[in-house]
Amino acid sequence: MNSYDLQGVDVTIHQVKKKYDKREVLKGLDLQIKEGEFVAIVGKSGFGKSTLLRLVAGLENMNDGSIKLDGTPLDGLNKQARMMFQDGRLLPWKRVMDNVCLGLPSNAKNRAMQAITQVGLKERIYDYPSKLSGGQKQRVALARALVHDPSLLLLDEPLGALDALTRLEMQRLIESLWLERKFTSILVTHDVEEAVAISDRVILIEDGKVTLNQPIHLPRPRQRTNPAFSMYVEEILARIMNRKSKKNYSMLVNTETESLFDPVNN
Ligand SMILES: Nc1ncnc2c1ncn2[C@@H]1O[C@H](COP(=O)(O)OP(=O)(O)OP(=O)(O)O)[C@@H](O)[C@H]1O
Repeated sequence: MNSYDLQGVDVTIHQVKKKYDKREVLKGLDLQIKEGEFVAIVGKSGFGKSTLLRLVAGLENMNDGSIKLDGTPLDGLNKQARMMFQDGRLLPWKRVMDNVCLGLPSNAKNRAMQAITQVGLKERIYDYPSKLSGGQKQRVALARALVHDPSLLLLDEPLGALDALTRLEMQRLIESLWLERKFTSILVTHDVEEAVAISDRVILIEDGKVTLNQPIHLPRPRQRTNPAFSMYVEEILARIMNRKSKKNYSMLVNTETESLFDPVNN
Protein backbone atom coordinates (compact mmCIF):
# COMPACT_ATOMS: atom_id res chain seq x y z
CA MET A 1 0.00 0.00 0.00
CA ASN A 2 1.45 3.36 -0.88
CA SER A 3 0.88 6.27 1.43
CA TYR A 4 -2.00 7.60 -0.70
CA ASP A 5 -4.24 4.57 -0.34
CA LEU A 6 -5.73 6.19 2.73
CA GLN A 7 -9.41 7.04 2.76
CA GLY A 8 -11.36 10.04 3.79
CA VAL A 9 -13.49 10.07 6.88
CA ASP A 10 -17.24 10.53 7.42
CA VAL A 11 -17.98 13.62 9.50
CA THR A 12 -21.29 13.91 11.34
CA ILE A 13 -21.96 17.22 13.05
CA HIS A 14 -25.03 17.01 15.23
CA GLN A 15 -26.75 19.88 16.99
CA VAL A 16 -23.47 21.65 17.67
CA LYS A 17 -23.67 24.76 19.82
CA LYS A 18 -20.83 27.14 20.53
CA LYS A 19 -20.88 30.24 22.70
CA TYR A 20 -18.28 32.91 23.24
CA ASP A 21 -19.16 34.61 26.51
CA LYS A 22 -22.92 34.99 26.24
CA ARG A 23 -22.98 35.14 22.46
CA GLU A 24 -24.18 31.96 20.80
CA VAL A 25 -22.34 31.64 17.48
CA LEU A 26 -23.45 28.13 16.50
CA LYS A 27 -27.00 27.35 17.48
CA GLY A 28 -27.52 23.64 17.00
CA LEU A 29 -25.79 23.14 13.68
CA ASP A 30 -26.29 19.88 11.78
CA LEU A 31 -24.12 18.77 8.88
CA GLN A 32 -23.22 15.41 7.47
CA ILE A 33 -20.21 15.00 5.21
CA LYS A 34 -19.50 11.74 3.45
CA GLU A 35 -16.13 10.06 3.24
CA GLY A 36 -14.10 11.63 0.43
CA GLU A 37 -16.58 14.43 -0.16
CA PHE A 38 -15.49 18.02 -0.82
CA VAL A 39 -17.75 20.50 0.92
CA ALA A 40 -17.47 24.28 0.76
CA ILE A 41 -18.87 26.50 3.49
CA VAL A 42 -19.92 30.04 2.62
CA GLY A 43 -21.72 32.75 4.52
CA LYS A 44 -21.41 36.29 5.69
CA SER A 45 -18.55 37.37 7.89
CA GLY A 46 -18.92 36.51 11.56
CA PHE A 47 -21.47 33.71 11.10
CA GLY A 48 -19.24 31.04 12.62
CA LYS A 49 -17.62 29.32 9.63
CA SER A 50 -14.10 29.34 11.08
CA THR A 51 -15.48 28.46 14.49
CA LEU A 52 -17.03 25.33 13.00
CA LEU A 53 -13.72 24.33 11.38
CA ARG A 54 -11.86 24.81 14.67
CA LEU A 55 -14.41 22.59 16.42
CA VAL A 56 -14.01 19.88 13.76
CA ALA A 57 -10.23 20.17 14.17
CA GLY A 58 -10.70 19.67 17.90
CA LEU A 59 -8.91 22.95 18.59
CA GLU A 60 -11.83 24.21 20.69
CA ASN A 61 -14.60 22.63 22.70
CA MET A 62 -18.26 22.94 21.83
CA ASN A 63 -20.91 23.78 24.41
CA ASP A 64 -23.35 21.16 23.21
CA GLY A 65 -23.87 18.58 20.47
CA SER A 66 -21.44 16.13 18.95
CA ILE A 67 -18.98 15.66 16.12
CA LYS A 68 -18.39 12.10 15.00
CA LEU A 69 -15.65 10.78 12.74
CA ASP A 70 -16.71 7.52 11.12
CA GLY A 71 -19.18 7.21 13.99
CA THR A 72 -16.66 7.82 16.78
CA PRO A 73 -17.23 10.96 18.86
CA LEU A 74 -14.42 13.48 18.60
CA ASP A 75 -12.83 14.03 21.99
CA GLY A 76 -9.84 16.36 21.97
CA LEU A 77 -7.56 17.07 19.04
CA ASN A 78 -8.70 15.60 15.70
CA LYS A 79 -5.67 13.55 14.75
CA GLN A 80 -7.15 12.56 11.39
CA ALA A 81 -7.36 16.20 10.31
CA ARG A 82 -4.92 18.83 9.10
CA MET A 83 -5.76 22.46 8.75
CA MET A 84 -4.58 25.13 6.34
CA PHE A 85 -5.04 28.84 7.05
CA GLN A 86 -5.08 32.02 5.00
CA ASP A 87 -1.67 33.11 6.25
CA GLY A 88 0.09 29.77 5.78
CA ARG A 89 1.64 29.94 9.26
CA LEU A 90 5.11 28.89 8.10
CA LEU A 91 8.01 29.27 10.47
CA PRO A 92 10.13 32.06 8.93
CA TRP A 93 13.39 30.77 10.36
CA LYS A 94 12.98 27.34 8.80
CA ARG A 95 13.60 26.41 5.18
CA VAL A 96 10.83 24.92 3.00
CA MET A 97 11.95 21.34 3.67
CA ASP A 98 12.13 21.91 7.43
CA ASN A 99 8.72 23.58 7.50
CA VAL A 100 7.21 20.54 5.78
CA CYS A 101 9.13 18.11 8.03
CA LEU A 102 7.80 19.73 11.22
CA GLY A 103 6.41 17.05 13.50
CA LEU A 104 7.61 14.21 11.29
CA PRO A 105 10.10 11.54 12.38
CA SER A 106 13.64 12.19 11.12
CA ASN A 107 13.42 9.34 8.59
CA ALA A 108 10.42 10.89 6.82
CA LYS A 109 12.39 13.17 4.49
CA ASN A 110 11.34 11.15 1.44
CA ARG A 111 7.70 11.67 2.23
CA ALA A 112 8.29 15.38 2.70
CA MET A 113 10.12 15.53 -0.62
CA GLN A 114 7.23 13.73 -2.31
CA ALA A 115 4.72 16.24 -0.91
CA ILE A 116 6.91 19.22 -1.91
CA THR A 117 7.27 17.79 -5.41
CA GLN A 118 3.50 17.35 -5.68
CA VAL A 119 2.90 21.01 -4.94
CA GLY A 120 5.55 21.98 -7.52
CA LEU A 121 8.27 23.32 -5.22
CA LYS A 122 11.03 20.74 -5.62
CA GLU A 123 13.51 23.42 -6.68
CA ARG A 124 12.84 25.56 -3.61
CA ILE A 125 13.42 23.17 -0.71
CA TYR A 126 16.35 25.17 0.71
CA ASP A 127 14.62 28.55 0.49
CA TYR A 128 13.32 30.42 3.52
CA PRO A 129 9.66 31.53 3.39
CA SER A 130 10.72 35.18 2.92
CA LYS A 131 12.05 34.22 -0.52
CA LEU A 132 8.70 32.79 -1.63
CA SER A 133 5.65 34.42 -3.20
CA GLY A 134 2.27 34.26 -1.45
CA GLY A 135 1.18 31.40 -3.68
CA GLN A 136 4.41 29.48 -3.08
CA LYS A 137 4.02 29.90 0.69
CA GLN A 138 0.54 28.41 0.43
CA ARG A 139 1.95 25.53 -1.59
CA VAL A 140 4.36 24.84 1.28
CA ALA A 141 1.46 25.02 3.74
CA LEU A 142 -0.45 22.54 1.59
CA ALA A 143 2.54 20.18 1.44
CA ARG A 144 2.91 20.46 5.21
CA ALA A 145 -0.71 19.41 5.64
CA LEU A 146 -0.61 16.60 3.08
CA VAL A 147 2.63 15.03 4.28
CA HIS A 148 0.68 13.68 7.24
CA ASP A 149 -1.75 11.87 4.93
CA PRO A 150 -4.81 13.38 6.59
CA SER A 151 -8.22 11.77 6.17
CA LEU A 152 -9.70 15.22 6.55
CA LEU A 153 -8.34 18.48 5.16
CA LEU A 154 -9.73 21.64 6.75
CA LEU A 155 -9.17 24.72 4.61
CA ASP A 156 -9.87 28.04 6.29
CA GLU A 157 -9.94 30.58 3.45
CA PRO A 158 -6.46 29.37 2.37
CA LEU A 159 -6.48 31.27 -0.93
CA GLY A 160 -8.02 34.48 0.38
CA ALA A 161 -4.85 36.55 0.17
CA LEU A 162 -3.74 35.42 -3.29
CA ASP A 163 -4.10 37.22 -6.60
CA ALA A 164 -6.79 35.94 -8.97
CA LEU A 165 -4.55 33.87 -11.25
CA THR A 166 -2.57 32.25 -8.45
CA ARG A 167 -5.86 31.51 -6.78
CA LEU A 168 -7.13 29.64 -9.85
CA GLU A 169 -3.89 27.64 -10.04
CA MET A 170 -4.14 26.74 -6.36
CA GLN A 171 -7.77 25.69 -6.74
CA ARG A 172 -6.74 23.30 -9.50
CA LEU A 173 -3.86 21.99 -7.41
CA ILE A 174 -6.07 21.37 -4.38
CA GLU A 175 -8.70 19.69 -6.56
CA SER A 176 -6.16 17.43 -8.27
CA LEU A 177 -4.58 16.38 -4.96
CA TRP A 178 -8.01 15.69 -3.51
CA LEU A 179 -9.01 13.61 -6.56
CA GLU A 180 -5.79 11.62 -6.19
CA ARG A 181 -5.81 11.12 -2.43
CA LYS A 182 -9.55 11.00 -1.71
CA PHE A 183 -9.43 12.72 1.69
CA THR A 184 -12.57 14.44 2.91
CA SER A 185 -12.33 18.24 2.55
CA ILE A 186 -14.07 21.18 4.15
CA LEU A 187 -13.28 24.54 2.61
CA VAL A 188 -14.37 27.83 4.18
CA THR A 189 -14.40 30.55 1.55
CA HIS A 190 -15.92 33.95 0.84
CA ASP A 191 -15.61 33.31 -2.85
CA VAL A 192 -18.76 31.62 -4.16
CA GLU A 193 -17.12 30.97 -7.54
CA GLU A 194 -14.34 29.13 -5.77
CA ALA A 195 -16.90 27.10 -3.83
CA VAL A 196 -18.76 26.13 -7.01
CA ALA A 197 -15.51 25.45 -8.90
CA ILE A 198 -14.09 23.01 -6.41
CA SER A 199 -16.74 21.46 -4.16
CA ASP A 200 -19.31 18.69 -4.40
CA ARG A 201 -21.67 20.66 -2.20
CA VAL A 202 -21.97 24.25 -1.03
CA ILE A 203 -23.21 24.85 2.49
CA LEU A 204 -24.45 28.21 3.70
CA ILE A 205 -24.26 29.04 7.39
CA GLU A 206 -26.54 31.80 8.66
CA ASP A 207 -27.49 32.65 12.18
CA GLY A 208 -25.62 29.65 13.59
CA LYS A 209 -27.23 27.02 11.39
CA VAL A 210 -27.02 25.48 7.95
CA THR A 211 -29.61 27.21 5.79
CA LEU A 212 -28.61 25.94 2.37
CA ASN A 213 -27.24 22.64 1.22
CA GLN A 214 -26.57 22.85 -2.50
CA PRO A 215 -25.02 19.93 -4.40
CA ILE A 216 -23.07 21.01 -7.48
CA HIS A 217 -23.92 18.73 -10.36
CA LEU A 218 -21.23 19.76 -12.81
CA PRO A 219 -18.51 17.60 -14.35
CA ARG A 220 -14.89 18.16 -13.31
CA PRO A 221 -12.82 20.07 -14.12
CA ARG A 222 -15.50 22.73 -13.80
CA GLN A 223 -15.79 25.17 -16.69
CA ARG A 224 -16.55 28.71 -15.58
CA THR A 225 -17.89 29.45 -19.05
CA ASN A 226 -20.60 26.82 -18.62
CA PRO A 227 -23.94 28.68 -18.15
CA ALA A 228 -24.90 26.22 -15.40
CA PHE A 229 -21.75 27.27 -13.49
CA SER A 230 -22.87 30.92 -13.51
CA MET A 231 -26.36 29.83 -12.54
CA TYR A 232 -25.10 28.13 -9.40
CA VAL A 233 -22.94 31.12 -8.49
CA GLU A 234 -25.74 33.61 -9.03
CA GLU A 235 -28.32 31.60 -7.09
CA ILE A 236 -26.03 31.01 -4.13
CA LEU A 237 -24.94 34.66 -4.05
CA ALA A 238 -28.57 35.75 -4.22
CA ARG A 239 -29.35 33.42 -1.33
CA ILE A 240 -26.47 34.81 0.75
CA MET A 241 -27.67 38.34 0.11
CA ASN A 242 -31.26 37.29 0.88
CA ARG A 243 -32.59 38.40 -2.42
CA LYS A 244 -34.11 36.65 -5.40
CA SER A 245 -31.84 35.99 -8.33
CA LYS A 246 -32.71 38.32 -11.20
CA LYS A 247 -33.11 35.40 -13.53
CA ASN A 248 -35.30 33.58 -11.07
CA TYR A 249 -34.00 30.11 -11.89
CA SER A 250 -35.89 28.54 -9.08
CA MET A 251 -37.79 29.06 -5.89
CA LEU A 252 -35.83 30.16 -2.87
CA VAL A 253 -36.18 27.84 0.06
CA ASN A 254 -35.61 28.25 3.75
CA THR A 255 -35.35 24.73 5.01
CA GLU A 256 -32.05 23.60 6.42
CA THR A 257 -31.40 20.66 4.16
CA GLU A 258 -33.14 21.52 0.93
CA SER A 259 -31.12 22.62 -2.06
CA LEU A 260 -32.09 25.57 -4.20
CA PHE A 261 -32.27 23.92 -7.55
CA ASP A 262 -30.77 21.37 -9.82
CA PRO A 263 -29.97 22.81 -13.23
CA VAL A 264 -29.07 19.40 -14.58
CA ASN A 265 -32.10 17.42 -13.53
CA ASN A 266 -34.75 20.13 -13.41
N1 LIG B 1 -11.96 33.16 20.52
C1 LIG B 1 -13.04 33.94 20.40
N2 LIG B 1 -13.47 34.67 21.45
C2 LIG B 1 -14.58 35.44 21.37
N3 LIG B 1 -15.33 35.55 20.26
C3 LIG B 1 -14.95 34.85 19.18
C4 LIG B 1 -13.79 34.01 19.19
N4 LIG B 1 -13.65 33.43 17.98
C5 LIG B 1 -14.69 33.90 17.23
N5 LIG B 1 -15.46 34.73 17.95
C6 LIG B 1 -16.69 35.40 17.47
O1 LIG B 1 -17.54 34.42 16.92
C7 LIG B 1 -18.17 34.91 15.75
C8 LIG B 1 -17.89 33.96 14.60
O2 LIG B 1 -16.52 34.05 14.26
P1 LIG B 1 -15.91 33.20 13.05
O3 LIG B 1 -14.50 33.61 12.90
O4 LIG B 1 -16.20 31.77 13.25
O5 LIG B 1 -16.80 33.74 11.82
P2 LIG B 1 -16.60 33.54 10.28
O6 LIG B 1 -17.92 33.22 9.72
O7 LIG B 1 -15.50 32.57 10.01
O8 LIG B 1 -16.14 35.00 9.87
P3 LIG B 1 -15.18 35.48 8.69
O9 LIG B 1 -15.89 35.08 7.43
O10 LIG B 1 -15.09 36.96 8.88
O11 LIG B 1 -13.86 34.79 8.87
C9 LIG B 1 -17.64 36.32 15.54
O12 LIG B 1 -18.58 37.22 16.03
C10 LIG B 1 -16.38 36.37 16.33
O13 LIG B 1 -16.14 37.66 16.84
